[in-house]
Amino acid sequence: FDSNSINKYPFPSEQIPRLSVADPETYRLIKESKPVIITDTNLVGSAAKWDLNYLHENLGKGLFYVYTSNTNKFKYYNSNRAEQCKSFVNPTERHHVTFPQFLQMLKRCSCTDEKVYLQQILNDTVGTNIVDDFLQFNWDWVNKCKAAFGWGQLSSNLLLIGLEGNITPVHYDEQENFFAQISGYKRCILFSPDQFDCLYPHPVAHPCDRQSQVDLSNPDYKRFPKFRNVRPTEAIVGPGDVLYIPMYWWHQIESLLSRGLPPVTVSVNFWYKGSALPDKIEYPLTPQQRVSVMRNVEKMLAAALDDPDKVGGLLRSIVEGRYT
Ligand SMILES: CC[C@@H](CC(=O)C(=O)O)C(=O)O
Ligand SMILES: [Zn+2]
Repeated sequence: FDSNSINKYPFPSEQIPRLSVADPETYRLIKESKPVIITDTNLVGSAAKWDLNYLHENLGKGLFYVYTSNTNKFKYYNSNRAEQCKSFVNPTERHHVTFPQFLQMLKRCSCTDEKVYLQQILNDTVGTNIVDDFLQFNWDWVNKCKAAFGWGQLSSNLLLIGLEGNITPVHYDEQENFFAQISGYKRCILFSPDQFDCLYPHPVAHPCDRQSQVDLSNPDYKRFPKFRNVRPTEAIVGPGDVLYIPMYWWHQIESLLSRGLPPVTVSVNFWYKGSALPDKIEYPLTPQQRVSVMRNVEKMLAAALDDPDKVGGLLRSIVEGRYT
């Protein structure tokens, strides 16, 4: 990848450890819900051949969700909520197209400023060769991890094919994630769940729930003063690397320029439901549990007031002059 293309941000960062699948330290970190890049897993080795030609030949006739953006940012939003929220402006457009249509959209990017990002859950519409490749993922290893860490079921594998330069802005997910890089390079900037106060997520009822309001490339320090205190940890993942993104950990993913032809990156993630709540809650709560409590309070108040816009006012009445 072209190291000159790496965006400069106003904060220092640590490096995410890069350890072998054979190193016991790898599993100590996962057990502690800490990010780690795991090498030599061969988790998606059978997908190393997933270039655009092979995918065109074998992905089948199904439809794929492809997002287009006038910038290089692809901020996720819940499309159902977006429809109900009149004031909300979609940051990207979602299209449901065949793979050949996606390839056409990709070609058009070279002569427009538009960027595209295919983000599709692998499903049973794919061709038999893709099914074979999928079955040859290293399920033995990943299932052993699932069992060892008490994770819930695999909820989905998201296929990601994006243009070099695309950015998925900082957000968190409520699932454990083994993020497998197939081709191209991605810079992954992670922030621990205890940095919630620095990252100012949208309200839970907002279409961009779980997404930070802070634009890393242009932070508004007046609205988000605590952003100055962020302390990310980051790494660049390349073909064959697997990054463990623990549940509730914030992450921004940037596809780096590597002058690949065509200039795309390919990844597949493995989203797992989190482990069951412990029988006995230990105190103090973990940062993840604190985020979960805050989410539940926002949801409960939005329902109790029958209007998400009234939640802030009620919380201020509770806190101001009393819990300060
Ligand atoms: C969803 C897109 C993102 C990955 C990610 O956020 C995740 O796997 O949770 C990326 O690779 O651009
Ligand atoms: Zn994510």
